[in-house]
Amino acid sequence: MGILEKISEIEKEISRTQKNKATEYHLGLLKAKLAKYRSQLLEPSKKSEKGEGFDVLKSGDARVALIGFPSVGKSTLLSTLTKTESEAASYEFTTLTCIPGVIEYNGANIQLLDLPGIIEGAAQGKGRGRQVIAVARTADLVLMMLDATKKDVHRELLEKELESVGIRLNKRKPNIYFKLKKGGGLSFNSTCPLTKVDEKLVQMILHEYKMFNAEVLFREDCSADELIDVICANRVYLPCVYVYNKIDQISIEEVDRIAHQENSIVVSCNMKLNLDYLLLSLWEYLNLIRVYTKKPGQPPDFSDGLILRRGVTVEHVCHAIHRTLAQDFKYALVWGTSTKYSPQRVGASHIMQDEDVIQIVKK
Ligand SMILES: Nc1nc2c(ncn2[C@@H]2O[C@H](COP(=O)(O)OP(=O)(O)OP(=O)(O)O)[C@@H](O)[C@H]2O)c(=O)[nH]1
Ligand SMILES: [K+]
Ligand SMILES: [Mg+2]
Repeated sequence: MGILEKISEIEKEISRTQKNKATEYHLGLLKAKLAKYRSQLLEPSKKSEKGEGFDVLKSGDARVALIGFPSVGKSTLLSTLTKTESEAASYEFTTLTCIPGVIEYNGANIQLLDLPGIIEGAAQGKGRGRQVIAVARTADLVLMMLDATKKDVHRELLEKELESVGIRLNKRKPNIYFKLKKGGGLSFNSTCPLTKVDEKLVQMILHEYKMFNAEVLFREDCSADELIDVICANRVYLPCVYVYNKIDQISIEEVDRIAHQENSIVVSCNMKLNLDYLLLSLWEYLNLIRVYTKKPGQPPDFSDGLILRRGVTVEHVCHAIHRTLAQDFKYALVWGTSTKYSPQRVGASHIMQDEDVIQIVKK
């Protein structure tokens, strides 16, 4: 039996099995098996499957992957937001490879990747699904493009495809400490009451992965699926923004309804509607900030900001300016929203915010 058949057998069995206390272990085991086979499916096998035209070099400050059904307007968006032209047409599968473009925004270079459309079954290798998904895994943000004139189920279908290959959208990693050991069996603990798993189930799942010696600590009430995510090291957790295109074709009431959904942005690429807001949102989803440097007695250099991630400290800024600056660091003066007054004298662990100005004082 091939892996695909094994997967579909297990999926059938899961859907046949009633969910109750008596079947809990059986289901947990099936899920572990399913996750295992799916991971195997993802491992690069034959050379031809790797796909020419998909290994685009990462460049710029961040990478955004365009994921969507065929003909939702992915290439139109790329051609509109970047200097790169990607062919757009009314027929499906116009785009067959990965086409990179660069969005210049707030002084940052954001790499936008146009990709072939994906369809249901992409994860199993339909169309160029597997190559597209492999590229999505390398992105900092998934831009899931949807056709506002089509049914809502499209979003769910795509989410399921990505979910089935270990991509977790807008979710954080389950708070489970997990470490493989050389011996000693399973040491299982939790810092809170657990309602979804017990030690026996955890042990069964680990055995399915041939893991017999491990330390497992649940720091929250996680499910069997979440445990499997933690032990399968190939999971990626990515932010995702849902962009509904072609709003020129639907009623204003419908536009309003979609725009109020979580993580959703409405646009029309053809009519260039709401694209400014889309850019602003990308910047925020990517957690990018600008920091301006200033030399003593001189005005800040607003022409050439440093592009960094939210949460960076003064120490990170030093590293971004020069390799050895952090060693010579004495203190910094910061002007902006991260300080109580401006300028404020701060240490290396101070956290920077967007549009802060910094002057570094050396020893
Ligand atoms: N009405 C309307 N049509 C649009 C809009 N954006 C794109 N289209 C049309 O949608 C069709 C498909 O556009 P593409 O950019 O080729 O779509 P794609 O998602 O790249 O398609 P594939 O590469 O085949 O997956 C074209 O005929 C576009 O002109 C829009 O905002 N409104
Ligand atoms: K198309
Ligand atoms: Mg296209």
